[in-house]
This record gives sequence, C-alpha cells and structure tokens, in this order.
Amino acid sequence: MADMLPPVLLVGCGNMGGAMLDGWLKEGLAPSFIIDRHRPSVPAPHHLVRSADEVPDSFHPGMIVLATKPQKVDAVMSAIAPFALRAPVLSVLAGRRSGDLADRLTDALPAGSPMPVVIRAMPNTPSSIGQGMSVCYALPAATPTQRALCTRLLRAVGDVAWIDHEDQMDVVTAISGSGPAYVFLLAELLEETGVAQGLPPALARQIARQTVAGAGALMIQGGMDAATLRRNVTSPGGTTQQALEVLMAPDAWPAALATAVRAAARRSRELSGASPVS
Ligand SMILES: NC(=O)C1=CN([C@@H]2O[C@H](COP(=O)(O)OP(=O)(O)OC[C@H]3O[C@@H](n4cnc5c(N)ncnc54)[C@H](O)[C@@H]3O)[C@@H](O)[C@H]2O)C=CC1
Ligand SMILES: O=C(O)[C@@H]1CCC=N1
Repeated sequence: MADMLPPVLLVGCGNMGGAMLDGWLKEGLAPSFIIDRHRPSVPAPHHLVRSADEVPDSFHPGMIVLATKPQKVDAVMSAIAPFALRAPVLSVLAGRRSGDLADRLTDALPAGSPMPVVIRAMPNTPSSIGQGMSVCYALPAATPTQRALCTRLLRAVGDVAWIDHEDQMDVVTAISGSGPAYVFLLAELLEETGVAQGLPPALARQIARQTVAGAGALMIQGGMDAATLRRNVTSPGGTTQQALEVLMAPDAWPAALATAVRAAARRSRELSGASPVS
C-alpha cells in the first residue's frame, strides 16, 4: 500500500482520462473515484459514479484530475469545488488556463475560502501503456509537495517535463498532446500507399505499423538523435535519398508540419478564450 499511487478523483474518463487510468491501474492506485456516465465499469476497489454529487464527502483524494472536454468542465465546477479544498487539481484540458480554472472553482466556494491549487498538464494517449509524455505547469501557489505529487502520478505513465511559462503549453499541446495523431496518420498513409502500389493489405499494414513502432523504439532506446538515425538509413544515391528529397523540400513536410503545429497551437489559445495570434 505504501508504494501505491495516491487516490484520485478522476473527472472524465474518456480517451485521455481512460489512458491515464489504465496506466495508473497497472502501477497500483489507491481506491479512487471515477466520475463518468459513459464509462461502463472500473475494476474494484475503485468506484465509478455518474456525477460528482455521488462522491461521498468522506472521500479524501490525493489529487483531483480534470479530464473532460474543455467546454464541459464548467458544469462540474460547483460539485467538485469542495474537494478542491482538500487536494490540488490537475487539469489536462487543452487550452483552459490554470488561473481561469482556479477562479471558477473559487466562485463555486463560500466567500473567504482559500483559493484552490490548479496544476496544468498536457499528457498524451501513450500514457495508457506507460509511454506517455506529459508537460506540466503550476502557478507559484502550488507547493513543492503538490508539484512532486503531480510528477509522481504522471511519471507512472511516462516521461514528465515542467515549463515555467504557461504560454508554452499551447505549442506543447500542438506537439506532444496532439502529436500521436500525426504519427498514427503517418502509419495510415504508409499503409494506404503500400496497398495503392500493389502490396497485399495485410502486409502493407504490418510493415507500416512495425516501421513506425520500431523507429520510435530505436530512437528512444538507442539514444541517438533523430537526424543521425535518419542519415543512417539514407545511403548516398540510394532509395531513401530519393524519398527524402520529396519529403524534405521546404514546401513539403517542413512547411506542412510548421503550419499544422501553428494551427493546433492557435486552437489551444482559442480554447483559453485568449485572442488568437498567428
Ligand atoms: N485525447 C487526447 O489525446 C488528449 C486529450 N487531452 C484533453 O483531455 C480532455 C479529454 O479529452 P478526451 O479524453 O479525448 O475526450 P473524451 O470525449 O474521450 O472524454 C471526455 C469524457 O468526459 C466525460 N464527461 C463529460 N462531461 C462530464 C462531467 N460533467 N463529469 C464527468 N465526466 C464527464 C465524457 O463522458 C467523456 O467520457 C480534453 O480536455 C482534452 O483537451 C489532453 C491531452 C491528450
Ligand atoms: O485534440 C485535442 O484538442 C486534444 C488535446 C491534445 C490532444 N487531443
């Protein structure tokens, strides 16, 4: 029990909340409450409830984790606010600023209550297999103990980094939060291209998936930088060079990825309610 992760009050258990929960369950999580009317079940000794009103007052979470869609969180603020006086709140919501969330929780509490502590994190779905990447930000009100608790929970599902400027969270979201989707798209496109160019579908799928997985694993386990690994595949005058001359043309992948990341970061800023900048 001593090494278990602390109990969480998880608000929203869809793709991202579910990915973190899967990771925490594998590590060993103290009995927790999960609020989500669409989740069919959670394993004992954890409790699944449909709304925050069903969480007993006697429950003392170590951390409250907000993982609803950014637009849905306001509906739960008043029900979870009392718990936010007992435990820090970790929000994984894209865009929503920590100060804004803390203000909304404060508005839902009796006048004179202390201000709840909100820590923001941007995880990603590989957290479900312990291969996530989470980037965290906390306002100065968060204590070192609260930050350490946040690191512990997210370290249990992958790598963790901290930033000192909340504005950086928009670009982080566009790279590591959304990034698994870009990689999955690469696998989809490789598979489709293989089929279009005559490979049996099962073989196209196998080679696309294992190539993406193997390249990622090699990069992490080998510790070499991505550019070196790329050059190691590229024989002068060989096949890869022909492909990379297409992909690395300034108006091809470099431009497409820069534009894509800017678009995602802009959307993150929009979700915060801030006026969009380029
Ligand atoms: N999907 C991803 O890869 C990532 C998502 N995020 C963030 O995580 C949050 C959730 O995203 P997803 O999991 O993709 O969405 P999702 O739609 O899969 O999950 C949201 C869950 O919240 C539940 N929910 C809605 N209202 C609720 C309420 N009042 N009380 C309790 N639960 C409620 C829904 O039933 C749903 O299961 C978003 O804010 C998103 O920005 C962050 C990083 C990566
Ligand atoms: O698409 C989204 O808005 C969320 C945030 C990062 C990944 N999924």
